[in-house]
Amino acid sequence: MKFTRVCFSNIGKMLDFYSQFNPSPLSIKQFIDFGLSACERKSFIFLRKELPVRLANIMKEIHLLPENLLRMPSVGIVNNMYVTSFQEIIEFEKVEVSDNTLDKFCQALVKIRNRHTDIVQTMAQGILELKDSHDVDAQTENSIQYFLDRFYMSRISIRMLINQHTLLFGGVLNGHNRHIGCIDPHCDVISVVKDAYENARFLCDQYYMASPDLVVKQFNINSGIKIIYVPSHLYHMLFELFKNSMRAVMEHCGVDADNYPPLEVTVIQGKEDICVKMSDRGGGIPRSQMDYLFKYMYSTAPQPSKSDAHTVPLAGYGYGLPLSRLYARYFHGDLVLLSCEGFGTDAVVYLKALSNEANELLPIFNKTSSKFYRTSL
Ligand SMILES: O=C(O)CCCOc1c(F)cc(-c2c(C(=O)NCc3ccc(C(=O)O)cc3)noc2-c2cc(Cl)c(O)cc2O)cc1F
Repeated sequence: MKFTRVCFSNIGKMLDFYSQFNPSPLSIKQFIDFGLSACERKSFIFLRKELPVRLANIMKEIHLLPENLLRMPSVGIVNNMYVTSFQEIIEFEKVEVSDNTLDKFCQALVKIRNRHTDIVQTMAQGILELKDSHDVDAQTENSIQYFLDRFYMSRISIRMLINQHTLLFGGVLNGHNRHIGCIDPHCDVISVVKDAYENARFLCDQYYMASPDLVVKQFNINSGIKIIYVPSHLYHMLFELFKNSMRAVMEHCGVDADNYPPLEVTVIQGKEDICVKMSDRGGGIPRSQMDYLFKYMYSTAPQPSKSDAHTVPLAGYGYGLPLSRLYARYFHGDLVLLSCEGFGTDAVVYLKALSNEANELLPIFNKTSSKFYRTSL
């Protein structure tokens, strides 16, 4: 038992040490510039400090969560995963840089990424365990909402750093030779829109035996609107929004309607922003219900079991929209909904047009964030 105590107090000291540093946000331009020069040693030197800093910052917040939530089995599993991953990374803190070290580091990153694959579901399970065992008052719900936005944003940022390093140096081909890691320097926005639409339409056809058409328009530029961005992030947001719009239109118009009002997507090239506006005639949702769409507590539905996944394919774990907004905000964009009850809903994804302005938005553990938990306990 003595060994465990010593080991635990050592982790506590290391957490205190690394959490005193603020995470260092990188811009898409910095990711690209670094990726073009592609020096594995420099990346290793940066990540063996930055990853523990980002892990420690969010782990300190996990420990500030309401006791009731912290005690939930699934939250304990999440915390242990972070402790294990933190320990594995700080092993590289002082090792001398050799080819062998670099290989071992890449392997460690892949192991950590795999360990954390299902964290969103595991955390959602923890929320369900809390809802099933305790009454959750408004203050606790607020601190959970605040925490999960920061926790999932932190996770997006850590996976971005790991993916860039393993794709650039891990010997794994990313399947797109012109991409820099997971970033496409010439991401064609309308191609991603059409990709997301076709895949959402496939699910819609499966369940409703029909689906609304798509009308795409673009403004302010005749050639294709391009952005330096992470296509998988843009796809994730658009796929979610298409699923929601299709569900609203099919439910509003009824499955036996002759035809369905098409979804209209407008892509606009601005000086500062690139906007993707998705408009549907799905009957809209009352203002009073809008906030619930982004609430983790209200959208934590029991996970669709694999067997009946084909029954309600457009419904996910309920986290689709809050997570999509985090992806938009991650590089200083946003995702905004404007619904008119009785008519339909517009969803706008704002993206930074300039890569040097597309900076990571990272949660920072400090007195302000800690105070939030204490006052809202
Ligand atoms: O992750 C998941 O499982 C998907 C979780 C999400 O599931 C939803 C979903 F796809 C679509 C809607 C919905 C409705 C609706 O449903 N209107 C009918 C009603 C009328 C009254 C009231 C009320 O009075 O409470 C509620 C709904 N109207 O517009 C939207 C709508 C919502 C979003 Cl985010 C969007 O991007 C596009 C849309 O057209 C609501 C969802 F919630």
